[in-house]
Amino acid sequence: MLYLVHMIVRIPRDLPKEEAQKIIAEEKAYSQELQRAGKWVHLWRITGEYANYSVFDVESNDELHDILSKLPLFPFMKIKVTPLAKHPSAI
Ligand SMILES: O=C(O)C[C@H]1C=CC(=O)O1
Repeated sequence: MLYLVHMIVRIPRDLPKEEAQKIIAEEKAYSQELQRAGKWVHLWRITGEYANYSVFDVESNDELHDILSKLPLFPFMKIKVTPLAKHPSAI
């Protein structure tokens, strides 16, 4: 099942720089593990924003929720999930 996910990152200014850098590195590693597993199939930066559009290919809403809630940056992100369905004109 495919999902379009919009992530807006909002790291608090008062979070110590070293801690923020550690979380960002953990997030990168986790995201690349999911990309290699074929679950995080698109990851694009939104130009001019600390945000992304992603596409996930997973088995269920529950699996996606589990993946997203385990993101190290999850506490510092605003996330919107849009389920995707086949378009009748798609070739
Ligand atoms: O930078 C972001 O868009 C947030 C998050 C998504 C992947 C990653 O490495 O960080």
